Amino acid sequence: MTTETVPSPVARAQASPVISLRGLTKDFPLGGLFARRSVRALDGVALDVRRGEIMALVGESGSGKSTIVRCLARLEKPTAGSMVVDGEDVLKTQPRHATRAYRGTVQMVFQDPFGSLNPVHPVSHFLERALRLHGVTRGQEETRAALDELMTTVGLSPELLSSYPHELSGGQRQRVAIARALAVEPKVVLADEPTSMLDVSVRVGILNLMRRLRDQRGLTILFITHDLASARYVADRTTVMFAGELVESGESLDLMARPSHPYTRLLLSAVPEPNRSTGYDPVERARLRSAVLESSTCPFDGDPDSPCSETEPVRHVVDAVTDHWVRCHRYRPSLEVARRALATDIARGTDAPDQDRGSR
Ligand SMILES: Nc1ncnc2c1ncn2[C@@H]1O[C@H](COP(=O)(O)OP(=O)(O)OP(=O)(O)O)[C@@H](O)[C@H]1O
Repeated sequence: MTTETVPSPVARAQASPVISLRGLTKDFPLGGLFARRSVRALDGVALDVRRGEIMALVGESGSGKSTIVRCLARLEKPTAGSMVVDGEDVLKTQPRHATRAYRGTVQMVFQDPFGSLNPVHPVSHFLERALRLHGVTRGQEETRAALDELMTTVGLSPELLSSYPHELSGGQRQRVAIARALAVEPKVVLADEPTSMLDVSVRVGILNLMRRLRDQRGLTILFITHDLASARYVADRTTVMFAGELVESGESLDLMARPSHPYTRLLLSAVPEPNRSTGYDPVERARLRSAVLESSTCPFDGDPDSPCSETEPVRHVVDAVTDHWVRCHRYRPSLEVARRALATDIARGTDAPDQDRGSR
């Protein structure tokens, strides 16, 4: 297995994108192929994922995260837009399906480690098949060495090669699924909720494995998750999706320390955070969530004169250094500065009413 030159965090931040999506749109017909009505799952998505980074894509159920991944894996055909992957304009060069070469560049790890491995085969079968797909002809000894190396890379004992899926735990199966993806030495792994079906205690092991693969192999990972805590733990950058659109993106720590879109704030309100100045209000969150799900326009602005229902919001730069941007008509840089100053005051305990202030 080749070891790529691994980019440092600074080099990663300056790296050219390995995935570049522009205007990506996907409509699903409702009620059959020839139906007139459709649901817009993706609406003009523009996203860059840099070489050697972990990018988390977060958002609640139905926001369109899996549709992006399925388009990238060529399991769905986008209605419009472009997808450039590793320099190749994919929809032009491979209009119908993914070629074998494309599958050698982009691999997918699915949510369900129980369903993704056929129970009648031992672990060695999945990995050997993936190695063959890579096209390198190996002798018996070489194959065995490659299998052992794959198992060790994902933190499993090579002794488990002869085990069947039902003999493994959920975490071990997900590691096998990751090993299978790595066998073809891909540039990009699309990981769709890879930890959501695992026990909390096992999750962190998979997240650490993802970090190690990024750091040691320079692997690019697009990590789909509902869980902002996992995104903050593992991802260099996080992008927030809402109703088929990207609404905010930035370095994970920065984005979560100062969320600028009301939807990002809503998502973050469900994450336990000891340092947060405002408490978690489940009733308010439930109210906002149902408003989000029921609304056909942006539900965060009750102002009837607001442009939210008519005009597409543009991207505002929140912080150029951390590449933090937001798309929201309500975003005002001056308000943002005031909000941040207030949050800092509250955190420091200096927001107590000042007797003198009112009297002057
Ligand atoms: N094959 C399909 N046919 C019709 N509608 C679909 C299809 N696949 C997805 N959708 C719709 O597209 C929208 C986005 O779905 P998608 O699965 O991408 O969201 P998601 O954010 O990944 O949600 P989840 O986390 O629940 O998987 C939803 O409204 C969904 O109902």
